[in-house]
Amino acid sequence: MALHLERGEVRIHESLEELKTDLADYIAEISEASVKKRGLFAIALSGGSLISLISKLSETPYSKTMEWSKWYIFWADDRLMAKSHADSNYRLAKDCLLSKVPIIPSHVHSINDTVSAEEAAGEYEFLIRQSVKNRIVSVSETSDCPNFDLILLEVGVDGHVASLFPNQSALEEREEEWVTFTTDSSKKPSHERITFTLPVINSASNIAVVATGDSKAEAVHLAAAADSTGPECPVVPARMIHPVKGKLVWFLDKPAASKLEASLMSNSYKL
Ligand SMILES: O=C(O)[C@H](O)[C@@H](O)[C@H](O)[C@H](O)COP(=O)(O)O
Repeated sequence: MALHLERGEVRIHESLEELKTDLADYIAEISEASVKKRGLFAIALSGGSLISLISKLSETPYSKTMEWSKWYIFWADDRLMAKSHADSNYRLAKDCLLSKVPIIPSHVHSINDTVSAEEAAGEYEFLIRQSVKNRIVSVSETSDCPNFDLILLEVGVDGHVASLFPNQSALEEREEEWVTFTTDSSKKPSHERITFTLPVINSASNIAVVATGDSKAEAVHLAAAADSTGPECPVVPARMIHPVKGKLVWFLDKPAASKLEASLMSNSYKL
């Protein structure tokens, strides 16, 4: 089921398998359109179960039809840990996708995990600035922010996206700050992390926000319910995803959408 709402589109899937296929088709479409428009495709990944949800891309038909040599990979967030560590978002993406398709190694832009979180964020921001200069990443039409072709996010149980956690100062970064860091993430195991800021995420041409499983139902509800604002309500970073000019699509399975579905019909949600 797909619903077109004020802030984007919500796709509710009957099964994980259906969601995975729809997500892979969506990524393939955006990749094709970006390559057609500007000769390449700049995508930012994040971590968690999102990566297993996009692993279909390493299977046929996608593995054969995608223009992998035109892909440039970035991370919307990563944990400051060795790339060989099982909890590294880079490692996860490498194992599930990047090592299985013919992506050009020099197109894979991971973070420096050998310095402090603050330094890693500064270096990654510099790398993104260079990529904008070299036109690997476009520039937003409305600000100086990078305009990624696609940013993939998954909602955490507390409503975080990328490594933007509730009640952290990283949520307040303005347009001139592109990459920031946290040394106190509320997701366990707690790791130092670097993350794109909201202005960068919201400047993307396309943003996909994924949530699966009933543990995410409350976060999805808080991100979307029209009445979940005001001093009593928890601040949910996922609610702050508002593309300036781009398109937002939510990919949910039925359990994640369980608190949403009935009310969406009655227009009491504004995504
Ligand atoms: O590094 C990370 O942890 C992620 O980038 C993070 O934003 C993740 O995508 C969500 O927390 C959902 O992850 P789960 O699927 O593990 O809940």
